[in-house]
Amino acid sequence: MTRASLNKQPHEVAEMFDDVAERYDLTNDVLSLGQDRRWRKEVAKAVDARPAQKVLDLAAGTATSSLPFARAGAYVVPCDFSLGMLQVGKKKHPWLPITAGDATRLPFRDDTFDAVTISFGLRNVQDTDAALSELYRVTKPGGRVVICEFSHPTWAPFRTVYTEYLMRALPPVARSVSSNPDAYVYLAESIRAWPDQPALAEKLQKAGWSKVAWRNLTGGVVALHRGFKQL
Ligand SMILES: C[S@@+](CC[C@H](N)C(=O)[O-])C[C@H]1O[C@@H](n2cnc3c(N)ncnc32)[C@H](O)[C@@H]1O
Repeated sequence: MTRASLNKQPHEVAEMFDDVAERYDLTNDVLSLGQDRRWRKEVAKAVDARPAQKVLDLAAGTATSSLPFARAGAYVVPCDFSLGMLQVGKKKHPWLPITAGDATRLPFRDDTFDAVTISFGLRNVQDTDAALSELYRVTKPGGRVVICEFSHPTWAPFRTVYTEYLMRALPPVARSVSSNPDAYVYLAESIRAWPDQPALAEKLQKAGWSKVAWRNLTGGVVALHRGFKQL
């Protein structure tokens, strides 16, 4: 069983997701205590996909994160580099144009999408800045980005309880539901090491995004960052 380390070697990350693919959606529901469904609704609202708009859902995994955009009538392209995750996605949602691709070298032309989004994916990409620049490149002028990622709770007492949950409670729970429990040790470690809300906003600005802002969900367990590509 593969477990990525914090240097996020792409082949290790892809293999780790291949290993968890079959039970990925179930494990998510259990470990997030059902919160993931609420977070996805908030992402859908933030992206605000309209009929016939082109939306890129990067690091889409099993394409669960792509469904709200398809339901809104948009043409959504789920893209990921774990073939295991994509195969599960294709079995579940055969009508979606599931695409293999690496976030740091996207297989799309410049200025293609009205909106680009990535849920719980950016933290796993080895070169965050390259992924943010690629997302920018493939977005149409005037288009938008929404990033949904684990972040850092803002209220110190809650942050302490949450960190305890991540480091102590989550791995044993993962052992009972996941096909690769070690992957969830990586999950906890990578969340702890991830930039906080202002630091990620700064990265977005450096990649060219304007009007960057964020909103915390569940007290900052998750943050939604958004930005625009200037006309
Ligand atoms: C936690 S899953 C998120 C899946 C989905 N977006 C969701 O919300 O359920 C993270 C995904 O990021 C993908 N990923 C990580 N690094 C990537 C990269 N460089 N290029 C494309 N996908 C990547 C993994 O393969 C994995 O499927």
